[in-house]
Amino acid sequence: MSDRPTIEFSEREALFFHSTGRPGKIEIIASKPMATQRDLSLAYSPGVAVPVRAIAENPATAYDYTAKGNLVAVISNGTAILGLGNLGALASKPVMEGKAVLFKRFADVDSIDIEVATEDPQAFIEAVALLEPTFGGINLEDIKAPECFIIEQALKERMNIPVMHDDQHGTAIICAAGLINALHITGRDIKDVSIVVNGAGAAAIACTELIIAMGADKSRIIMCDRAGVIYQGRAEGMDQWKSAHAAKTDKRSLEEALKGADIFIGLSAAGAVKPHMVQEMAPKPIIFAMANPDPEITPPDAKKARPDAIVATGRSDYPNQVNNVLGFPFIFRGALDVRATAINEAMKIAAANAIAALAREQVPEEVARAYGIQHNYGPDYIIPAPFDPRLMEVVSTAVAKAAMDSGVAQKPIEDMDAYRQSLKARLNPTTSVLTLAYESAKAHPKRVVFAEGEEEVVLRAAIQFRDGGYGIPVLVGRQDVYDRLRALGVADPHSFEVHNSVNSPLVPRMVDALYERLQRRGYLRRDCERMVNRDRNIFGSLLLKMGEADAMITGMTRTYAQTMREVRRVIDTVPGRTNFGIHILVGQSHTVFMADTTVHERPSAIELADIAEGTAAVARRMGHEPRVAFLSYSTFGNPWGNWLENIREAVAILDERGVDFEYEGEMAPDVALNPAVMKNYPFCRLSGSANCLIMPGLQSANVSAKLLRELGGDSVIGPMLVGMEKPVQVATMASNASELLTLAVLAAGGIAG
Ligand SMILES: NC(=O)C1=CN([C@@H]2O[C@H](COP(=O)(O)OP(=O)(O)OC[C@H]3O[C@@H](n4cnc5c(N)ncnc54)[C@H](OP(=O)(O)O)[C@@H]3O)[C@@H](O)[C@H]2O)C=CC1
Ligand SMILES: CC(=O)C(=O)O
Ligand SMILES: [Mg+2]
Repeated sequence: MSDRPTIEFSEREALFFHSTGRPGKIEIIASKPMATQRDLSLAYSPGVAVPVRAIAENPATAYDYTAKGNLVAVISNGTAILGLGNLGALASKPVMEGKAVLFKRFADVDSIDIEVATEDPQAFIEAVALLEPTFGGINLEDIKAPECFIIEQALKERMNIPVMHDDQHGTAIICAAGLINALHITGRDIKDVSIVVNGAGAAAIACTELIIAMGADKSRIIMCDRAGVIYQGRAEGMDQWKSAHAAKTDKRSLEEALKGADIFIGLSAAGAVKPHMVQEMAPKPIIFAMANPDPEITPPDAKKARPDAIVATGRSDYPNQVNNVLGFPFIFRGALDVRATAINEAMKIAAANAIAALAREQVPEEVARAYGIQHNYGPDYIIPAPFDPRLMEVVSTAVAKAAMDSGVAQKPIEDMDAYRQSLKARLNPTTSVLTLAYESAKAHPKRVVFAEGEEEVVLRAAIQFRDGGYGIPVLVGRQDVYDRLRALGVADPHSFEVHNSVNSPLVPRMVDALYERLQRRGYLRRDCERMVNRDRNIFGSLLLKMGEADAMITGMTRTYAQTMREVRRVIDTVPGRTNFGIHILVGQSHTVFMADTTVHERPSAIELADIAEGTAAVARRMGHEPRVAFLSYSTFGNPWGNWLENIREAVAILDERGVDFEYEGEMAPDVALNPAVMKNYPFCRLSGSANCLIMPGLQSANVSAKLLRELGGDSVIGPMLVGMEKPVQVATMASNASELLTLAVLAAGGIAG
């Protein structure tokens, strides 16, 4: 195991991430059109009066007419923010916003953070209880013990929607799932093991109780807090919840307690465990160091002291992430979908078993690729990764079923198979492919040329690329690149690889290579020397061509066409293929690939057919079954125009080629994208609305792509260049650092190209 976590970033980057663009991590968008006076009349007064009266008459219809049924509040008072302590309600907001976006990202649950500025449990209870009409569920978060126990209990009693304190039960569920598998791998029975729990707060007490409920021997569990072992008769710093777990033992410190222990469960604070302590544990110890953001002991330290240990932490950048993120999105998804009135023990145990069972299944190809193929069930994979696309289907189904079986489901699911399918459809494959592309880049880091290394936005992307562990940026620029890196907060700028044509030893070889290519295309040797010395795109492309790097990103300082001309002097299109640009519009439930948005002004029929094939291939690589529409102002000959012949010929070429995807044309965009309009053409060969749009020419394609970008903002990826013999990506001059980073990752991860 490497000594460094796989993701590193500076404090400056973390602040930059949170402050760029719209500050924070969430925004609210309307789910209904708000374009016309009529829309407004329906959405608000007078139309809104109709659902108001309906809900007043029958409160259950609030689930039909409002967002309540898919809306969860993440509520905190900031008294136990991660393992950082009591830093107050306001300071907890980034964490709560973070949980809200995880709800959305992983389980399509809409969620909003609420920070309540009081440490008085009663005031907190009153504030939250009054919110019941708004939400379908309440996720309590980062509230310290013992107040959290009082608060959760009271709210569960008073509210008729699911209330779960995630630090208690979410954590306990994941810890239980990890433990089931760690015990299985080390051949132990839960009844026989000795366990030391460090921490006696919300998470520790809930985990201990669930482990006991699973069969652990209470007399073999020792719990510790800041004052050491919680033993029977101890007076200092006790409360009724700690007393319930006071051990009959003469051990007094964590160090003594760990001697000979089989399992360590840490839910306390960073660095609470030292290597010499785990050295004294029993053979094949199980070490769950779950304090966040920094564990009680780091995996490298734990493994160094005990190579035979199974080690887990709460972090995503080490193997075995035992973190409640694996549970809460999917638990609430299942609970909301059956309109559960509570999240009960049966639902928690069902979730733990489902997660444990999933880890034992064969890891699917894409997850395996993302994590490196060695991660099948075993000591370094006792628990699935949070982005495992199977989690929502498996855990939410188990929770929904348990809610129904235990009688808390107000709206039982009639067809479980259909429910499973609907869960799959909630996850947009593009989002997971982008995640997987990022993870895949991390698993197989590549060298990527950032050809315009003097641009701030490029340097920001390069820093993120390196710090994220996605690969090695190879910067092209002059001497002052180091100063610019330092100005951006990089402490060791010389650790970056910078190529400067003024003093690069590669220049003579580059000139030879370029001259060899261009001598019969009208260029003299001195022209080639000048190009290598002066032109970053030529220099960067030659680095790529000569195998000094695996991919290249450029396009920020020159127009797209000019950049392409420079790149093409060095890098060819794949023989027999057409190169072109794709823009990808990512919606929550629908992704559209549009091409050629950058290269061919008036593509020929063969080029159109090639572009269709290339676009379908990219769509497949991103997890979509392609349905290609050749777009036009005309639909199946109406109105007739000269340009249509090209498109019709392209369709005929695909017929001849016998391609293995659906395609059809020519048609207008509304026919391609709107199934109701498509129904007017029953002979149309597409089985559903199109997801690959092949544009008739660059005018319409480029204008549409830029319009979408301006109107759709961050939901548009691209342009992505396809069909070059080496992975080169040409960004547009308006790109920001995060767009460049995505292009770099897609190029390095083999999705683009
Ligand atoms: N991986 C995961 O999914 C999760 C991890 N956690 C982590 O667990 C930790 C506790 O969170 P939570 O239960 O919500 O917080 P609480 O405030 O409710 O409890 C904190 C507990 O930790 C104890 N503690 C603090 N420092 C030490 C120490 N050096 N040695 C022994 N005990 C110590 C406190 O002892 P005392 O009672 O004496 O004050 C207290 O019992 C945090 O680090 C948090 O990030 C929490 C939830 C989920
Ligand atoms: C993960 C989490 O909820 C915590 O550390 O508090
Ligand atoms: Mg928490």
